[in-house]
Parts: sequence; structure tokens; C-alpha cells
Amino acid sequence: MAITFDYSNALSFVQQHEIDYFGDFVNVAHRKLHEKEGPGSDYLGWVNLPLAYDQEEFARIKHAAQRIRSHSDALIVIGIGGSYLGARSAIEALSHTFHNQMEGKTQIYFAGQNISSTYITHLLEMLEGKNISLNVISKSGTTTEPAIAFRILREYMEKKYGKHGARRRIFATTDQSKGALKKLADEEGYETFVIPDDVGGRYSVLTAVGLLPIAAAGLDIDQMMAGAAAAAEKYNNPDLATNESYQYAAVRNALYRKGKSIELLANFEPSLHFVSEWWKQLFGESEGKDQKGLYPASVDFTTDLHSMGQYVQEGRRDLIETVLAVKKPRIELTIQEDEGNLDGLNFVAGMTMDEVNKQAALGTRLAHVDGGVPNLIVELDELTEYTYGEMVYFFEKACGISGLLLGVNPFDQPGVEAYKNNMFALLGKPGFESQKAELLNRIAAAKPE
Ligand SMILES: O=P(O)(O)OC[C@H]1O[C@](O)(CO)[C@@H](O)[C@@H]1O
Repeated sequence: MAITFDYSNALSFVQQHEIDYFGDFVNVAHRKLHEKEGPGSDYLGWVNLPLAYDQEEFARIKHAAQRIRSHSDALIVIGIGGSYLGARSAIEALSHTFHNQMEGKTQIYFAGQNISSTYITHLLEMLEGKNISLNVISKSGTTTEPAIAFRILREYMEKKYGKHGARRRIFATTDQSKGALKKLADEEGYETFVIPDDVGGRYSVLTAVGLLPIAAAGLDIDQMMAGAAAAAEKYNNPDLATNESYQYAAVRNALYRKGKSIELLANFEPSLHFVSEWWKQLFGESEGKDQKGLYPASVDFTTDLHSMGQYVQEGRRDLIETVLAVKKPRIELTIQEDEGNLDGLNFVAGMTMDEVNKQAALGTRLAHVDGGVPNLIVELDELTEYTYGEMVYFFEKACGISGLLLGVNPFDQPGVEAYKNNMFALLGKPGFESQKAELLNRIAAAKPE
């Protein structure tokens, strides 16, 4: 197995017995997930997904990805939140760092993850002269950001390829039977892929939501599912003493109860930046409710040691640092001797950059623990499609258990509606008239005379 979890550097902040006491509760949470008994039990399709997924659809995903790769220079992936972050995290973690600038690659661009007219205009300008395909992803089919982007890009595609030609280049990933996007896709005859009813957005990276863009980027989704399946087997064990995914859930809850309120996910590989973004949605949307939950934040080291390092070392002591480590780098590079040695760095000559990176990680861990920040390590043996699949499942399972230990429903996100309702009211969406009047009154009353 390619993932290990190490909490030994948290044991000066929380004692082993405090973690062990979670054992019985973890058992109950495990049963709730596996027997679909707890809150949010309609959204547990991800639990067994890697072990029993729709093979026919999986083959169609690979086929569509192959077609996209054969006739398109670029794939535009439209989606937000769980319909965006999984694919982006995998593609950035596993592809060439400059994938989109490399000759002969199917470039992957994202849209619909913001409402910026500058972003989409620049995207369209950059697409000039390229052959493109479009994958629009939305479970609800009504999310404002991707819907606006899709309007613009669909029109662009239809102008470029004609209605008929565009149809062959647009792929919709959405609910299997309902919703605005499903209706439109059926009317237009787009090829569609399904987001299962019982898999929420943030748990959907191993469905067509993530898999089509990931496969279109040239990554091996068979390996990814194999890794996830191995993890589903491995973490299918209620015993806290041996299940490291559950240990992660228990330790972060134990630390939370001792006053830690922020968890920083730290990496030492820039390609993991979007894994952190995916992880933030997973834990933030799952646990941040009922006025509780660890706030998930992230840092990219060593870059951020030169900006946020000061805070982590000496700021408020309410942080946990979880390092997402990679044992074996994808590429080794040896640092050469320099005759002049003006930078005084000849003492690292002959070492690999990764050896330096690892010592930076070790030095950081020791300093941060000394500074009062408990340190957890989730380590992948290497960064491959297989280990990415394992890691996704490790965190998903930990998140489900962790949310249940916290006493929340880890599978809903009622709080996201508040901004949407205000935005719809302010924009004059039919049905929001009284809310609009109320908001405008509030705004007027708050203005100084
Ligand atoms: O796939 P959809 O329905 O467009 O939703 C995208 C994201 O928006 C949210 O519903 C929050 O608004 C997330 O939970 C989800 O991942």
C-alpha cells in the first residue's frame, strides 16, 4: 500500500489514550457509512464506488477521451466546486508541470469556476485557431457560474463548428434523468455522462466528473480506479488501531477538541496545489456547519515558508499542520558543484534537489512542532495515477468518519445557498422579489446619511 499516516509529531499535543477513546465512536461511524444509516445516508454512493462502478460508462469515458484527443488541441472543462476541483487536482498533480505549453498534448483549460468577464474573454482569445472540445459538468445543471460560461462557450462552438459540428464536440456530465443541463443535452443530442444521485459533488472525482477530463489529459484512469479500489478494500476496516484513514479522522478531531481550529494542508511539491484546493472543499463543505468544524486551509512549501512561514511559526497557536508528502519524486536532479561557490552552496553539491527538499520538510516539521503546531503526515510512496486514486479514497473516507465524529451531516451543504439567494434576489431572478426588496432596504439603511 502506498499511503502511510504518521501522527507521532502530534503526540506532544494530544495523548495516545485521547485518540484511542475515539475507537468506539469510529466503529459506530464506520457502520453508519457502510450500512447507510447516518445523516446524509442518501449520499454514500462513493463508499463502494471504486469496487463497483459502471463499466459500460467507464469504457464510454475512455472512448470519448480518445476522440477528444484525436480531434482537439484543447478541452475546455466547465464546472465549479466538486464539478471542477477533482479533475484539476489530478491533472495538475500528475501531468507535466507545463502540460498546456507542451507540444502534442491535449491542452486542458477550465471555465465556469468564476464569473469574471476578463477570464472568459482571455480564454476565448487564447483558443483562437485551436480545435476544441467542451465538457460541461454540473450535477444540478443550474449553478450560475458554469451556466454562464456554458452559454458563452456554446455560442462560440456553434459559430465555429455549426450546430451539428458543435454537438459532436460537446460532452455533458450531469444528473442521469433530471435538471436543466440534462434536458438541454438530450434536446441537442450531446453525449452525456452520469453523476450518480448518491454521490455529492465533492465526492465525485472518481465518477465521470473527474474521469473524462483526466483521461482526456492523457492520464491512466484504469490505474486511478485500481488505486482507489485498493484503498476501498484497505480502509474497509472499523478498527481504529489499524485503519490509518480513520486514525487521521480521530487525531484531527482530538486536536480540534483541544482548541485547534485551523488545519493547514502543506505540500512540498507545487503540482499538489490543486489537491489542496480539492481537499479544502472536501473538508470545508463537509464539516463547516452548525457553527463548528476545523477550518481547512493550505500552504505550498517551501514557497509559502517565505510568506506564511512566520505566522505558522509564531502566530496564534490554533493550527494543525498536515503534510501531504511524497516519498519518491517523479524526477531526480543532482545539484552540481560550482567552482566559484559565491552562493556558498557547495555543501549541497552532489545531493539531489529532493534530498534538499526532504531536509527542508524535516527542518520545517521540527521548527513548527517546537513552535506549538502539531504535525501530521500523510505520505504517498510516489505520485502516480494509482496513488492519486488511493489518496482520494483515503481522504474521502477520513472526511466521512471525521464529520460523523464531529456530529455533523458530512454530506450536505445548506450554507452554500445563502450567497446564491442574495445574488439571485439582487439580480432580480423571478420568485425572489420580496427578498430583493428586503435586501435593498437593508443596504439603504446601512448607508450613512
Ligand atoms: O455540480 P453543480 O451542481 O454545478 O455544483 C457545483 C458545486 O456547487 C455546490 O453545490 C455548492 O454551491 C457544491 O456542493 C458543488 O460541488
